[in-house]
Amino acid sequence: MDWDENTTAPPTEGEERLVGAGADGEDQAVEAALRPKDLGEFIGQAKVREQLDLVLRAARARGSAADHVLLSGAPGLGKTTLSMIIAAEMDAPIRITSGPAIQHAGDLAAILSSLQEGEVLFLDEIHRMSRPAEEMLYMAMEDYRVDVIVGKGPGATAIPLELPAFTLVGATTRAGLLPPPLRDRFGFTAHMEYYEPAELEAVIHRSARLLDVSTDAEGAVEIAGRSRGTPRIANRLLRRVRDYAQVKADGVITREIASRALAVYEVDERGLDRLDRGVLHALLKLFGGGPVGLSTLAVAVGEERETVEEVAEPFLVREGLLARTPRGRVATPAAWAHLGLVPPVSPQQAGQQTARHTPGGTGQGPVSGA
Ligand SMILES: Nc1ncnc2c1ncn2[C@@H]1O[C@H](COP(=O)(O)OP(=O)(O)OP(=O)(O)O)[C@@H](O)[C@H]1O
Repeated sequence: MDWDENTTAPPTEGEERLVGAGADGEDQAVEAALRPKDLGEFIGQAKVREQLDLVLRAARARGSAADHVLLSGAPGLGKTTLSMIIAAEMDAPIRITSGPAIQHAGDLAAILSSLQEGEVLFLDEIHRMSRPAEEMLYMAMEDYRVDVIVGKGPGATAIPLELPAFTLVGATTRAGLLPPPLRDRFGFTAHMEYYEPAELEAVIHRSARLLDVSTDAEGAVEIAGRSRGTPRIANRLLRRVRDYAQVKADGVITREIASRALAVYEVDERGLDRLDRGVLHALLKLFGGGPVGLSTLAVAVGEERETVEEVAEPFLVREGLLARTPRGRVATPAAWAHLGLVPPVSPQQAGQQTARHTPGGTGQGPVSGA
């Protein structure tokens, strides 16, 4: 694809990224329509589906609320969707909140005490809940009971409050940050993996059907390959390619249309965007592939250190294009190949080559004139 690294500035920190895994405003509006409604419709994550199916069937057979479920994994992989499916499969209502919204134990007590019997409480970003709320949750999860503290100081009293049996579905992108006592109170823990290309193709075909968009098999392959293993990104790219197909072609998404559309949006064939490529380009062209310190790299790209570290690097590392080493950031051979550049010859390699090609040299290669 056409790409002018020298004239294209990487996006600024606050700019929305087409390949960002978090939900933007438009995503939130359409995601509800695209969410699978039951486990049968949920694509991929075969092990998680199989295990969850057993947990839910058993709970239904016992006529009790399902065990608490912890879902961990990167943004956009379907944690919210699964929590809604759990509620639907249990034929129970669902309440949705998030860790940052619960700053005081009282906030949590208010939510818990208003739950109905069997209700699913979805707590997104559970690792960001305040400590007092977290401690209240321990007893609520185990005994369906909380102690509400009334008053302050020596006169404070704990009033026990019985709760209805409920199912907590906690979601986190950072399972390692959860304190063990909280983690241990979940009866079922599932880690969501990035999706395989074939699974993303299935997501794209399903979403295309729901959005009434025509896409052929190759068109879906092309979008899936650029979706960074994430259904949310696949759905977003699909919508942008649909726009292009409607405006510039006959509305049908083919490989050619998808590839041209995503070139316009500067998402390359591996799913890298301008920011990712800006980082790689600086690392290769300015620092010979590294090692280079993060701060120096960030200055070269014209970005904040955090943007490079938290926004661009995780995907580059995952793709095997960049390595974090104690001496700094280093490009891998795949990075050179991806940008179509040739790695410089190291002094050591140069020495070996000279030795190989010098008459009488000690190298193993052919000696000229021999
Ligand atoms: N397995 C799947 N099959 C089909 N579509 C999916 C699947 N997983 C996710 N999606 C789609 O991707 C979108 C994002 O999913 P969801 O909101 O559940 O992700 P999430 O993991 O909760 O993200 P976040 O961590 O940002 O809250 C949804 O619109 C949903 O339609």
